Amino acid sequence: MTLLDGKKTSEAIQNEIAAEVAAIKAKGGKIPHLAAVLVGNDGGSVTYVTNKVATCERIGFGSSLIRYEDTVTEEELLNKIKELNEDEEVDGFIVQLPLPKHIDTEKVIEAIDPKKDVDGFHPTNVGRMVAGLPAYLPATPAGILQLLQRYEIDTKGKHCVVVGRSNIVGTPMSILMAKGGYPGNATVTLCHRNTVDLAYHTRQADIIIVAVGQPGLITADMVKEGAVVIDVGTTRVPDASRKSGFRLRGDVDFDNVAEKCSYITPVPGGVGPLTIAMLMTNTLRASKKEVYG
Ligand SMILES: NC(=O)C1=CN([C@@H]2O[C@H](COP(=O)(O)OP(=O)(O)OC[C@H]3O[C@@H](n4cnc5c(N)ncnc54)[C@H](OP(=O)(O)O)[C@@H]3O)[C@@H](O)[C@H]2O)C=CC1
Ligand SMILES: Nc1nc(=O)c2c([nH]1)NC[C@@H]1CN(c3ccc(C(=O)N[C@@H](CCC(=O)O)C(=O)O)cc3)C=[N+]21
Repeated sequence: MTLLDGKKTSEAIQNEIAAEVAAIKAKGGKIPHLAAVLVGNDGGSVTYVTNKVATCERIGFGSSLIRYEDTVTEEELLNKIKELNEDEEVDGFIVQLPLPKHIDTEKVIEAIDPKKDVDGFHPTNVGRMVAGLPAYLPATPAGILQLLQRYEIDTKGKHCVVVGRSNIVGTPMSILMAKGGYPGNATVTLCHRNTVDLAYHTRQADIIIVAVGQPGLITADMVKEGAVVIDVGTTRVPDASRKSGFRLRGDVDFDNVAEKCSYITPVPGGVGPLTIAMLMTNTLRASKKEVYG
């Protein structure tokens, strides 16, 4: 079994970007700038956004963090988005999800200028991705493609079972794996809550990608010998032995599944760091106007 080291792969990508930023700086060009909007104080969201901003600093990007209490109105948020759309200093921005219930998430996403939508969540970017046009790819699926590519994992003709169909991970992942080219050209099955006999499907899989948020959902008996297992799940579970009071758990019963498979991502240190790296890649592409000219 080979561990897919997300931390190392993410660092390699960040180093490549940092070198490009240094070259841009040397030529007196504009430094890429990412803005992040964070609503509320949820521990996970705060950690992820803080990681994103810290990564910007490390690789030489400009960054700004805009924080709101979870009592912020939809109108205030939409006004901020309009401002960020028009701010020439900002190349790309994200609105961290989930948002409080009184805010219409779809409306917020649609308010983002697709040119600055470095999360790749706007319907314009989703549509362009599906159509095979240049687009910002959502960071988590794009990061998984990077992992497969950098570890030279064969995907052509393989059966890929994606578990979970969210707009930000499962659905785009299934589309990208079914596309032509590499990594891609897989035969894809997309499973969700209504799937009858999940284990039947996962047992047929050469590649399993799980994004559900249920610790330990995928057990060893559900995995074929030699399969590639990608675990997107990051759930905080209570752990009194840690200073933080919790630890992160994936959707895969790691210890038992690891013995059976050919490749596996750990949690933490697997897909998560790649998500950050690909957000930086998208921001660099935005500053170079690669997608929309
Ligand atoms: N590492 C990273 O970079 C990232 C990690 N995550 C993590 O990934 C996990 C999933 O998040 P996200 O993609 O936003 O998904 P959501 O929480 O939005 O949705 C979960 C999906 O899982 C499906 N599901 C729930 N229970 C089952 C089950 N028993 N069997 C099969 N399918 C099931 C749901 O089906 P249905 O549609 O039928 O309700 C839904 O499609 C979370 O732990 C999240 O923290 C998310 C994004 C990035
Ligand atoms: N607009 C928006 N864009 C997102 O990309 C987005 C989002 N909203 N909402 C929530 C999910 C989740 N997500 C993660 C990012 C990094 C890690 C990550 O770096 N994880 C580390 C551990 C971090 C820790 O210590 O908690 C790891 O797995 O090694 C995890 C999860 C992005 N998401």
